[in-house]
Amino acid sequence: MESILVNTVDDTYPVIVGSDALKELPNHLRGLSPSKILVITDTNVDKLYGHVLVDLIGGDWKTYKYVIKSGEAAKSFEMFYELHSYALKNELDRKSVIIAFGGGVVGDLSGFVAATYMRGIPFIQVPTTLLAHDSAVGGKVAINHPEGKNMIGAFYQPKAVVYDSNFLQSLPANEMRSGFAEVIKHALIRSESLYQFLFKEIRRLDDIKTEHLQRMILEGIQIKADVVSKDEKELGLRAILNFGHTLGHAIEAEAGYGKLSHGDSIAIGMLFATWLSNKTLDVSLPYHELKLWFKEIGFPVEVPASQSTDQLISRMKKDKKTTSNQLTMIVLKEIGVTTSAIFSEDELYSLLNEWRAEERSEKVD
Ligand SMILES: O=C(O)C(=O)C[C@@H](O)[C@H](O)[C@H](O)COP(=O)(O)O
Repeated sequence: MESILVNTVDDTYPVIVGSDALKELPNHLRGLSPSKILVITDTNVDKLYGHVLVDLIGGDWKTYKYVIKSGEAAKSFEMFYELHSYALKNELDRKSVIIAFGGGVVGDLSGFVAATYMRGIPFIQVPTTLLAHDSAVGGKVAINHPEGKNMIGAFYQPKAVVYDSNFLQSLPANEMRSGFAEVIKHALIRSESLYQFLFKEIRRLDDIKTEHLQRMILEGIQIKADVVSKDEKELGLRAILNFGHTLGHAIEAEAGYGKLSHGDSIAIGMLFATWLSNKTLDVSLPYHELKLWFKEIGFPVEVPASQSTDQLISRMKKDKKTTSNQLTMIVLKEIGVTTSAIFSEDELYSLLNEWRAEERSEKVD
C-alpha cells in the first residue's frame, strides 16, 4: 500500500493506494468523528459493492446511503438539489461526513454537495474506476450545465482518498478505456518514460494487467498530486491537467452528457492538441503514431461528423481557460513537456477546420 500526499493551502491529505486500501477507511472516519455518514454511490457500484462499504463502516456511526443513477447525466442541478434535500431530511449537520463511493460522476457530484451543504462538510473519496485516479484527486468538484461541463463547482478538497485497486477488477471495457485516456494524458503532459511504457506495453485494452495498472495509477496520481500541490486553484501550472479537455469537453457536451464518454471525448481532444502543437510550435510530435495507437485501443479519433466546427468553437469559448474571447490551448513542446498557446476564436476555428479536413481526406486516400 502506498500513500501519496496532496498539499493544499488549508490542509494536507493522503491518497492511499493499494489492493487493500479500503481497510484504511475506518481509521480516517474515526479521525473525523462524524455525527452521521452519508454514502453517495451509483446503481452500478451499489449492485456490486454497496454491501462491502456498509459492512466495513459497521454500526459505529449512523449511516445513510443514497444511490444515484449511474452516468454523466446525474451531474445535474436536479440531483444536486435532491441530495441536499435528502441530507436535510436526515438531519445531517456540520460534523457529518459524505463518502463519495464510485467513479468521476459520483466524486464530482458528492464533492460539490459536501462543499455547499451548510457551507461545507468533510468528505472522503472512495474511487472505484480508473478515471477516478484523476478526478478523485485535487478537489475539483462540480455539476454540469447544459451549456458546458463542470460549469458550476468549487475547489474543495477531500479529507482523504482511499483508492482500492480491487474495485477495478470489475470495470467494463468502456470504463477502462475512459480512465486510460486520463492515464495517457498524465504521461503526455509530464512523463516521457510513462508514455513509452504505456505505448510499448499496452496496444489493446486486454493488455492491461495488474502490474500495468499499479504503475499507471501510482504515477498518474503522483503527477496529479504534484501539480495540484503546486497550484491548487489553477492560477497557472494546473491548467496543464486540462490537456485535451478544451475540445474534449466541447465534444462531450455537444453529444449530450453520457452519450460519449469523458475519456473518448478527451482522446479526440488530445489528438487535436497534438496536431495543433506540430502545426503552431514548430515541433514534430509523433501525431500519426499516437492516432494509430488510439485506434488500436478503441478510442474514437475524429470529431463526430454531426458536430459542426461552429458549434464546437462556441462551446470552447465557454471553457474555463478562456478570457476576453482568447482561447487557451494546452499544447506539447515534446512528450512530457507542455506550454500554453492562445488563439482568437477565428484562428482556432480555421485550425480546427483544417484538422478535420485533413482527417477526412486521409480517410478517403
Ligand atoms: O484537475 C484538473 O485540474 C483537471 O483539469 C483534470 C481534468 O482531467 C478533469 O476532467 C477536470 O475536472 C476538468 O476540469 P475543468 O476545470 O476543465 O472543468
